[in-house]
Amino acid sequence: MSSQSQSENVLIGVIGGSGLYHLDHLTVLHTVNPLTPWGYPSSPITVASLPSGTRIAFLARHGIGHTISPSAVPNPANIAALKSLGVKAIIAFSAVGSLREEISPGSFVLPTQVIDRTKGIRQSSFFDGTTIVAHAMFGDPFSSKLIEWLVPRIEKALEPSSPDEPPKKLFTDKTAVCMEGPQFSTRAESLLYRQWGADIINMSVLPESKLAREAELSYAIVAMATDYDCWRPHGESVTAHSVLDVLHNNSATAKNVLSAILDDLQETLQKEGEEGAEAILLQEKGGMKFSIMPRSAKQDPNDRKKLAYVLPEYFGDD
Ligand SMILES: CSC[C@H]1O[C@H](OP(=O)(O)O)[C@H](O)[C@@H]1O
Ligand SMILES: Nc1ncnc2[nH]cnc12
Repeated sequence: MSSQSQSENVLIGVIGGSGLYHLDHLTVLHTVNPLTPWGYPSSPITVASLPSGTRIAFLARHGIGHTISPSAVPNPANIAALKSLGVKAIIAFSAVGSLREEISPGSFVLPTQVIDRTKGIRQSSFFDGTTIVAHAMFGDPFSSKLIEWLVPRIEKALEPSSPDEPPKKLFTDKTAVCMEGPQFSTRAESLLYRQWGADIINMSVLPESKLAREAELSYAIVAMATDYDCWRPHGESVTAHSVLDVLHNNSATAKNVLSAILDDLQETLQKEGEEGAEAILLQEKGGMKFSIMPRSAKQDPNDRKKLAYVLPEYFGDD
């Protein structure tokens, strides 16, 4: 089975997390719902456009009515579907708990590291259940060049538009913990994660970023701190409603951030996609070449066909 919708040729994918189910400031062109070898994505994908003509593919991670819990998100289908539209880079939004006093609710974070506390029940590789083995590099779980590129642009987008508006902070070089959920952490766990050096916590970034890496897509997560989890001695424990309250106030900021970067990102990705251009933001491209175990007669041809959907570069010529 090969990728079906490359003709969409949308370079930028945006994954919206809790509280971000639509991008209502863009013009919706149409929706697509690709059936991938890993099933359908969480929701139909909206192809939307800026006034400049820059197009993006938007996917609501938990479904448009937030009906899918983090453990049940069809991550392989989500990433495969975005790639099938031609997407090269993904900006993923996520609501996170803060494990640090200075990362106050309302702050933005671009993490560079992650600690995996999911429980092995999520499909974390496109190669799972196939006769083909691959070990993707994951020392830097998010695309470092994309993050470097995003930092000054997001900082600018967060500048207050009037003197009475409180400044919004952006934190970089932080470590996320991805837990299984759906229940929030215990106080003991929250304190332990702080001792491990973690700064923020969510339930969604893995295996999403692992699958983006296997699909050779650039991927960065824009985290929005919504609460202090439950590590503060006299603090309230987080609830889903308190998270959504903060997000309600912050989703306009997230949309402003997107509006501020999308045209520039499109132009940069377009240039890098040209023949012979240096890949900077597209640094993941070609990364699986040294990760997939050599072809053998024992590999099932059907597995190779299935993988061709997401990695036509390596499995498309059979
Ligand atoms: C609604 S509270 C917990 C929920 O929020 C985060 O979702 P997302 O990352 O998609 O914004 C977190 O990961 C949990 O899934
Ligand atoms: N405290 C928290 N723990 C896990 N996921 C979250 N998402 C938002 N806040 C969270």
